[in-house]
Amino acid sequence: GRFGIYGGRFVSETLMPLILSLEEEYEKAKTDQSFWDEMNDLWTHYVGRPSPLYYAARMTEELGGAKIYLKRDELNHTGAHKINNVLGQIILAKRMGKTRIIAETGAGQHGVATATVCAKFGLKCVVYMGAHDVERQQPNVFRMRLLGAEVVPVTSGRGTLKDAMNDALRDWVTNVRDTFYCIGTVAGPAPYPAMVRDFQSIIGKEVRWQLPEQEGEGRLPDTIIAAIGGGSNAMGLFYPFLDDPSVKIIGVEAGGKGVNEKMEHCASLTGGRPGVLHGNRTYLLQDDDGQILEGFSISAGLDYPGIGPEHAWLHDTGRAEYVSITDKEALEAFQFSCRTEGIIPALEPCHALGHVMKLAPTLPKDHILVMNMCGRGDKDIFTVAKHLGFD
Ligand SMILES: CC/C=C(/N=C/c1c(COP(=O)(O)O)cnc(C)c1O)C(=O)O
Repeated sequence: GRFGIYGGRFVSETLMPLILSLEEEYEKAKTDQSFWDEMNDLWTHYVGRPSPLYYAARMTEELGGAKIYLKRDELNHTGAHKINNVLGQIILAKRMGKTRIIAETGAGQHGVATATVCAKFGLKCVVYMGAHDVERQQPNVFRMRLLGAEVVPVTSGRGTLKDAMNDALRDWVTNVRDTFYCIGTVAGPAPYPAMVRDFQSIIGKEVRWQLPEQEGEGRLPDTIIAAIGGGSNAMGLFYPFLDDPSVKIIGVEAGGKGVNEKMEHCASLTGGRPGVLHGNRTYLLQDDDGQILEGFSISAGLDYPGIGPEHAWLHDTGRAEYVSITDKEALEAFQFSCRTEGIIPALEPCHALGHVMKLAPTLPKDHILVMNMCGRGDKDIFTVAKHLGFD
């Protein structure tokens, strides 16, 4: 469960037996064909996989450089990539005899995915969500409640994802017997970062066979790019390509109001340094005394002052490049996607698109760039309308 010095399992003693039994259950499932048969059946018939790999001709034309492909995980059931991971964790939870599922959520997509799968399997669902995020992702709060989940607003800190994860962990420590904590990103104590990455890798695995169908036998992407909150949609796209050196890998963090000493951003790699939070060692936004900072982003799903430990390792080893895009650039990308391709994107992938808009024009026309369109924008239309003065 280590990625260089990153990762690990920094949890209280009360959680260790549960964590060890989860690790045992996951190790067994990894080589259990019936587990993957069930996953593939649900990914196909419930989620609607494979998600399309779509050639964005008008984006490509307008930017005048690289060929842009969008991996359409926003077309999954519930509207984002989150359900890829939730299915795997809840099948494990059932195998462990757990009847109560808890989750943290920021954008509400992970919360909706968890509530959805709990409804499908008839499990109790409790979702912790920062009060600020309850406000800015209202459509998802309604969806969670309609799906039968209890949504617990969290008022500590700035009322965002970090605070929600704190309270989910507290609940878990209190209810280890009957409760499974479904973590929504590649963070947390081992084995979560590797397990979530493995479930999300369906994204990159599909791209490996979908691109040659459209670009010729054996064709690999030249660049792959994804937005990063904790980093799960990015690891899902990146992981199957880590051993292809010709594939350039770029992760895009939330630049908020700008990456500077005011720390009004969530670019943990660019503006942070190694520390321990939520059970793992990784890059974190922290002050000189090691106090974790609140961070800032227009996007609830990227509004997290940490990052998955595998990204910290890919950053230090240089296998992946990490950049950031500001709120303002993300809003411009939002409008660009609507106008050129008729796709209303979630504010999270808008950060990846913001960087595509800078990078594509500098690349030759035969350079193939694949970007994770990891979520749809229905949850964000009120935020964007306000910023554009529509309301
Ligand atoms: C687990 C907390 C993160 C959430 N969402 C994060 C998110 C992200 C960032 O999460 P990662 O893929 O894990 O970096 C990207 N795209 C969409 C559409 C998202 O909703 C959530 O609660 O829905």
